[in-house]
Formats: sequence, structure tokens, C-alpha cells
Amino acid sequence: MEYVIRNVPTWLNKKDLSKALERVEIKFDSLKKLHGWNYSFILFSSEEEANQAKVVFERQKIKGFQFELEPARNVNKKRKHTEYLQRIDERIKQANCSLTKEDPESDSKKAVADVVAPWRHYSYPEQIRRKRSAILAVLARITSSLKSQAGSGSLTWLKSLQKRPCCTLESVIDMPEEEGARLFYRNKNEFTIGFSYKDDGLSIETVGFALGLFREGEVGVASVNEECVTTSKKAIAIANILEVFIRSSQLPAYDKRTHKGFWRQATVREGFRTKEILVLIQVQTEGFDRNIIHKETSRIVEFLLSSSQSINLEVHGIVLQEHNGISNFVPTDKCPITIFGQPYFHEQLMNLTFRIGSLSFFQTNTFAAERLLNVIMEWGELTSHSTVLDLCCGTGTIGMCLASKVAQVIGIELVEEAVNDAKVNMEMNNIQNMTVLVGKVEDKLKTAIQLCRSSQIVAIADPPRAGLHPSVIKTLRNVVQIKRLIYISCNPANLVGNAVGLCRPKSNAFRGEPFKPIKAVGVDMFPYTEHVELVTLFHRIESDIK
Ligand SMILES: C[S@@+](CC[C@H](N)C(=O)[O-])C[C@H]1O[C@@H](n2cnc3c(N)ncnc32)[C@H](O)[C@@H]1O
Repeated sequence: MEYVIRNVPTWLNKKDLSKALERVEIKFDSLKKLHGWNYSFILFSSEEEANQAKVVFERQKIKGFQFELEPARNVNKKRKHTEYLQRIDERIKQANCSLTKEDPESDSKKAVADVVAPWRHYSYPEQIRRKRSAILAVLARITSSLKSQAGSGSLTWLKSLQKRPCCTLESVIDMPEEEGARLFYRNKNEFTIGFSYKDDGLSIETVGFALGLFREGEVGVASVNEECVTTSKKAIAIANILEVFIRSSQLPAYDKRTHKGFWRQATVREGFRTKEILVLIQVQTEGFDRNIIHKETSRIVEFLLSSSQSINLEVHGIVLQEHNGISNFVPTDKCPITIFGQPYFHEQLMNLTFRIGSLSFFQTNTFAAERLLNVIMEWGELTSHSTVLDLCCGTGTIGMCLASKVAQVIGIELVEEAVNDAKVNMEMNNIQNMTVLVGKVEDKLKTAIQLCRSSQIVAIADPPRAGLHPSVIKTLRNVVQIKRLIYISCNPANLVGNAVGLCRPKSNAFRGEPFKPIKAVGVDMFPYTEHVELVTLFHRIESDIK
């Protein structure tokens, strides 16, 4: 049960408010209070708890303030459509005002920037230092986890390590201080469409970023602005344009609390080198009239195209995805429909051109992706006799960049649209020695291995954040032709389980000879955030086994 506490001092932080409420024995599940708010969201587990709090507030002041409690739904009363239309003019004025005249140091601007670029207060060398320490901690955890495996004494390379990292960390490759590399670098930006809440309780449709986790009681969305140094400047402009439109739309923004509303999410993707922009708009259609949907989607296309052209941005495609489920993710199995232009954009990498569909993965930072590819090329020690296994290949970027150096590339990718893009990309770049299989690596790896013509297989794994399925690790160990494996991890903490699986001593469950971590390098794909890409080279170590 969500309520709002009114008359809270703006300077009071969540921790102190929480303590003050506990002192007067108010029971609640969670609180949401940001600096600058004169209110706070509070979640009670029952109406009784809320009533008790109300009585306490009426009887006594807290921190010298007379708090008031009201149900949160009053903050965002579902307005009748006619009332809504009457307010449109006022809203647009407010919207323009907040977009153009907001104090650059305002709390909401800073709060949203802290969500998307939480490390913006650290100097860049300090960010790199922190990422280095985090990676070293992961590499040391691999050592300790391996040591706890039965039979690990047979791994001679492990003996001398004690608690040290399992291999050398060569460096964390930093990004030059340029737009598109260290600043405003994300080529894919997912914006939430929802409501921001003003101090007077008025809610206003907003396209930007959620200020916190919904499950922790945060429902507010804040407009994106140039303090958000990870978001590309073009994406910021497109989000601001969409915000003006949605504030005047006949269809409402989606409200996460009620699961009602139409406009849900907007994803802006762009080719930094090609200057192409693709916009994916996600909508919840249940309960809305098809004619109004048609009218409003035509209007959004018109508005977006004319507004973006007026500031010299060229949108190449707009696609619409229906998503009536509760989860926030963009489902990769719900094919969007094209409402303008092409359902894809292009980007260039290592002098090759890639077509990328709205649901296909592409490395987030184009500049950093090239640094990553340089490391893979060097560590792969590829020859014209090698076969590259590109596991989780997306639209085929890694495999295609290596194809000219090897005999054969075999990719595996789950998302069908990405595989279709990969096929087009092979043709566009005249690559004839690459095959891509659609499906899960865990299901397709054995087929891929049967297709390998060479006895020198280099496996390159670039899995999603969770890492590879354990069955994939077991299969990789069983393929004796794989002597070298490069693992790219976008969530280094999750590398530990897979690395232990690859390197642990032979057993009934892990039959093939183990691998050994040789070296690692970090690539700062995500400046101003804690995230970092980790590349680790593993070699097969048959001769090391006693
Ligand atoms: C981190 S991305 C890497 C993509 C690609 N290597 C690149 O550089 O563009 C991970 C990819 O794995 C795909 N994926 C996720 N789970 C998978 C699975 N079980 N089997 C195969 N591919 C998977 C995703 O669709 C995504 O394209």
C-alpha cells in the first residue's frame, strides 16, 4: 500500500526520516525520499499500519514538522480524458519550460545523472583505478574458488598463487576524452516513459530514466539532460522531442503502478560513424481504441521527423513494439512493426559495415568495441588454418572482423533477428567463410563443432551477463582441438563460475583436460559507471597435469 508523506523538510534524507519514523513506532515496509523533495513515498504492508501512522502524524510533530499522509494514487489521479485535454496547453508550456529553462544544477537533473552516470563525480584515472581493483578481486576469487575444488593440487600452476589473481591483468584500456568514446558514448539508450512528480504533487508525462527501482518504491521518471554524460547527445535530443509529444498525446503514458497507459518505453539506437538513427517505441495496447492508436502513432512519426529535422538529426527508422506484459524488458521475441523507414540502422567497425535490427545486440560503445577487437585479434594468434567459434555472436561483429585472417568462422546466436542481420552483414562485407547457427549455444555447440574443418579451433565466448551455461563449459573442455579460448565478460563477477568450470581438474563431470588463465585485460566500455568489459585468455594445459 503506497502513500505519500507531505510536509517533509527537503533537507531530510531517507535514512534520517526512516529513523525518525521508527522512533515514533511507525511500521512500514520501505521509504523513498530524495534530497530536495518535500514529500516522501512510503510503503505499508496493511491499511492498519497506514492508519496508525496517520494517527501518530496528527498527534505529534516529527522533527518539528506536521506530517500528513495521503494515498499515493492521489498524486497521480487518473484524469478523465476531457480534463486531460484541457490541461494540455498548460502542460506543453510547462514542458518547454522545464526543457529549456531548468537550472542546470537542479536536483532532478543531478539525480537522473547520478542514476545513469553514477561515477561522474570520480576523476577518470580514479574510475580506471577502481575498475582495476574490481577486476583483480575477481581474478583472485577465481584462484580461491579453484583451490577449493577437489583435486586442485594436481594443477601445478595454481600452487604458487596463494591468494593472488589467477593471471596477470595487463591493463584496463581507457577511453580518450572525446564525445563518443568517454563522453556521451552509448549508441543504445533505453528511455522509460512515465511520470515525474513535482513538489506540488502534480505529475507530468516524462521520457527519461527511472530514478530508482520500482520494487523499492520509486515510481518517478526524470527527463534526460546533458548531465547524463553516458547518453549520446542525439538520443538526449530525441528523448526530449518524444517527451514534448507525449505530453500532448491523446494516449496516456504508462503508469507502472496500475499497469495502465499506452506509451511505455523508447529506445534510441545510432550508428556513430554512419549517423543513422533508429527509434523503437514500446507501447501497451490493451484497452485502447485501434483508431486512436493508429492516429497517434502516425502523429508521433510526423512530430519526431519534423522536430528532429529542425535540429539536423536524421531518423532513419521508427518501429513500434506492442508489449502488454508487466516486465520492463524489451522482449526479443515480439517483432516490432515498422512505422517509418527501415527497421534497422548501420554502424561501421574495423572498416566493415554492420546492419543492426532494433532487437539485435551491438557493443554499446563503438570506439571501445574496436579496442576490444584489437585485443581479440592479437590474443587469438590466428592463422589461415584456424577455425573461429564465435559463441553468442549477435550480428556477427567479432567473427566477421576475424574472418579474413582464418579458414572458417562458425557463429551461434540465440536471437533470430540478429542471425538474419549477421547473414546480411556477411553478404554486405563479402565474407564467404562464415556460417551462423540460430539457437542457444548449449543446444547448437555440438553441431557447430561437427562443422569445423580445422584442427586448430579458437573459441571466443561473448555471453550475456549471466555467463555461459555449465553444459557449454563441459562441451568446450571435451573438444580437444580447442587449445585457446578468449572469454569476454560484460559482468566480470559472473566469470568466476565459468572460469572455475574451465580450469578445475579433470573429473567425471568435467572430462576434458583443463584450461589455464593466461592473461586478462579490462576494456572501459562504460565510462562513468562501475561496469567494465573483461577479456581473459585461457590456454589448454595438457602438459601441466601431473
Ligand atoms: C554480449 S552479447 C555479444 C554479441 C556479439 N558477440 C557482439 O560482439 O556483438 C551476447 C549475445 O548473446 C546472445 N545470447 C544470449 N543467450 C544466448 C544463448 N543461450 N545462446 C546463444 N546466444 C545467446 C544475445 O542475444 C546477444 O546477442
